[in-house]
Amino acid sequence: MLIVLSGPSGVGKGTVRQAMMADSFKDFKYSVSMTTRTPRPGEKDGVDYYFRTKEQFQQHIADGEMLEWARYVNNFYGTPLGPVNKTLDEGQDVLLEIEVNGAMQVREKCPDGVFIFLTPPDLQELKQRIEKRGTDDAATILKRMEKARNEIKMMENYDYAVVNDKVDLAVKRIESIITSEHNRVPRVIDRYRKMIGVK
Ligand SMILES: Nc1ncnc2c1ncn2[C@@H]1O[C@H](COP(=O)(O)OP(=O)(O)OP(=O)(O)O)[C@@H](O)[C@H]1O
Ligand SMILES: Nc1nc2c(ncn2[C@@H]2O[C@H](COP(=O)(O)O)[C@@H](O)[C@H]2O)c(=O)[nH]1
Repeated sequence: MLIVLSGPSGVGKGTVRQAMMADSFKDFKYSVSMTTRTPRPGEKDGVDYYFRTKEQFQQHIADGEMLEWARYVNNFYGTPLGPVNKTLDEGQDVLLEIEVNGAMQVREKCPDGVFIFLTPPDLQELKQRIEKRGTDDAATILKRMEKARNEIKMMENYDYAVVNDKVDLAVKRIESIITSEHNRVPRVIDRYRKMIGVK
């Protein structure tokens, strides 16, 4: 199953994803994105992102190697296609943590995906989270907040909205969505068709 987790910068997507993967959803494969932004202290190439130059990124687009890509606050971000296809072919769930324009490209290409929008309790809390993270200067924080307003408008294009008030509660909400999605009839019926010999 392809799961797309979006939501404004600083809402806590990475924090919630890491908590999910440390807990009951260990079998997820997290799709490592590619970006042209500068690594933050502690970020590692190939783990947090594939850090590439703008020229390299554009070459990957030209070579058809990206599932989706978008510009976000003066940088490019995108999902390499190969690892996503490989994980899905191996029958494993894959989780994409991406902004809304990229998510809408994935929706076009993979309508069977599960699209979850993580929301902040309110915009003031969102700003405080970005400030507290300490990774962005004042001008970038303003740009990210402006983006956040537009992103929240796009929530209606998602299947589920989950509030990240408390990390453990957000994790439980997402886990229950994923469990239900795994049990949707179109996802399980094939196994039974084979069992009873019906095509
Ligand atoms: N439920 C929460 N309550 C309080 N603080 C939180 C919560 N969830 C995350 N945070 C904090 O908010 C900050 C932003 O979280 P995080 O980096 O996970 O956001 P993000 O959505 O992945 O951001 P980006 O899209 O910019 O990468 C971090 O300092 C994190 O510790
Ligand atoms: N469309 C995509 N958006 C992505 C991808 N990877 C991350 N992101 C989003 O970009 C912003 C900024 O990220 P940051 O690490 O600089 O804070 C945030 O909303 C991320 O979710 C991607 O592959 N495609």
